[in-house]
Amino acid sequence: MKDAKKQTFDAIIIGSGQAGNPLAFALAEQNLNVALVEKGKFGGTCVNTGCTPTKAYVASARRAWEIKNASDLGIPNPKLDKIDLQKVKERKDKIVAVSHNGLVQGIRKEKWINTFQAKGYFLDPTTIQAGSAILTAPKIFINVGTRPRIPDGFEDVNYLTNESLLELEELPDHLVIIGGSYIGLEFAQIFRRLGSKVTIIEMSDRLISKEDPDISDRMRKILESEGINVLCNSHCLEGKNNPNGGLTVLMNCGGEKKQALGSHLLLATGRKSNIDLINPLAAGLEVDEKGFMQVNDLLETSVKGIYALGDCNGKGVFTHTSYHDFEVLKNQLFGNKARKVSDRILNYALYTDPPLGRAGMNISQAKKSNKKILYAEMEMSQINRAREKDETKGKMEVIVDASTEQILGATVLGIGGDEIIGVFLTAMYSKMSYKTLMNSVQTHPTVTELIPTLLQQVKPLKSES
Ligand SMILES: Cc1cc2nc3c(=O)[nH]c(=O)nc-3n(C[C@H](O)[C@H](O)[C@H](O)COP(=O)(O)OP(=O)(O)OC[C@H]3O[C@@H](n4cnc5c(N)ncnc54)[C@H](O)[C@@H]3O)c2cc1C
Ligand SMILES: NC(=O)c1ccc[n+]([C@@H]2O[C@H](COP(=O)([O-])OP(=O)(O)OC[C@H]3O[C@@H](n4cnc5c(N)ncnc54)[C@H](O)[C@@H]3O)[C@@H](O)[C@H]2O)c1
Repeated sequence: MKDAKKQTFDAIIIGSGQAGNPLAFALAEQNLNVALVEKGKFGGTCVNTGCTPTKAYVASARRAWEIKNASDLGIPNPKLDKIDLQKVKERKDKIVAVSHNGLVQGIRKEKWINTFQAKGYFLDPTTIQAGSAILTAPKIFINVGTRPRIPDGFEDVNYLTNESLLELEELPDHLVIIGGSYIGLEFAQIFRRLGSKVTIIEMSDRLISKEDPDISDRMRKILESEGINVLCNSHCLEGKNNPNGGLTVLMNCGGEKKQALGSHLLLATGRKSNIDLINPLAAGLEVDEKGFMQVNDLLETSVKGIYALGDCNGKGVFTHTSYHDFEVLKNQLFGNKARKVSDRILNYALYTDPPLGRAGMNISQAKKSNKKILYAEMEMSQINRAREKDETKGKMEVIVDASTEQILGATVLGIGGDEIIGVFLTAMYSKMSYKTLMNSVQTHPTVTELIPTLLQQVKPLKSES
């Protein structure tokens, strides 16, 4: 490439993800000339193929479920026609378009942001090739995210990922999902509620194996109660396209060879970092053994002037963690430099119905810690508001440090769990004594009003020997 094409900027951002976009605007606000390089759709995974479209589908699936189960609340069942996935998709596409188009318009209006629709990769520590353009800047920010991980043995099968599944216009007759974790479970319940037969295949001995075993068991029962077929201890080895349509998945189930048949196959087998796409070696960047960019608490890579934000740095796997990376960096670049990645407390929700809200430690982690732990749990079936809504599955639990009286973790698997977890999270961020929350008066009738009662019941938790 000739040097004549080299364009100089104050900063280059590779990837229009959940950190890269707000960072582009923050840099532009300082009158810094920014190159924003995106190979796919502006807005990244969350907006186009992740949080936004899946939560739109969760809402449609929930509405179908409410109609089907209306008689439980004394309402005669209205007729529910076979669901037209095309209509559900159209609604989802409109919601995604609002966010995507809003972002694109915002970027277009900003004179300091220059977009390059191309794959960006390093030529050297200050130079990026983006299509035919060569860009150079003293500061480069990497926000390239992740992509679906395709296990060996499935490369030549007609598989779906989170991206292609969201483009289907007809409901699968039988959706087989490999991977019983966050992506797998959300899609399993969505498609079951919309009318597909669904089978989840998971190689661990339980679903969502990062959670406590009790939460995994409860989640399995919730999904099975809706007619989802769950196979654990089943390592999927290979897939085959069937000559007459559909697919066969070959599994090793504890030494025994088994197979599962389906009309469609979703691979929800984890995510792979996109760092390999940016030619990190040309910049001398250090990548860890899983392919994630190594950064310190301030998001600096091993090369001065190059930073990595969001999922690709291996420090977070959520939209809110990616956005927090942006906030840390903004504070480091233009603020009082007080913020760092390790400030954040782990929190997330799994948007099954009922949802799972999580903050901080779970019981397994608390048992392994050297802390003196207080613990309490409460069944959702004991909570009036849950009974009134006839949605009593799940439980609430809290973990407290007996010495500092601070809340170390909480789990709310149950109605409203994705929102209620925020009460615990706020208490954790404010480092308040759990007794302050215990003595608070919450609104009746809510699930939240039982948090003080839950906290009154904390008792010492026996740690594992
Ligand atoms: C199905 C699904 C559901 C999810 N649901 C939730 C949820 O409910 N809540 C939640 O918090 N998180 C959820 N997530 C995770 C969330 O989407 C990500 O954590 C979030 O998008 C943060 O990603 P990011 O900022 O690191 O980059 P991303 O949003 O992944 O964006 C990275 C961008 O970089 C671009 N890119 C990659 N390589 C290059 C290159 N070489 N050159 C130019 N551009 C490049 C990509 O095209 C992409 O647009 C979900 C994920 C999936 C897959
Ligand atoms: N609500 C949310 O916040 C949300 C929702 C969806 C996804 N996400 C994000 O996306 C990320 C990826 O989610 P995910 O569920 O794809 O990945 P994951 O890594 O959490 O789970 C992948 C699962 O697939 C299983 N698996 C892998 N290979 C297998 C095989 N050959 N046979 C059988 N099972 C196999 C693994 O045991 C594991 O349980 C999450 O870490 C999360 O951050 C978040």
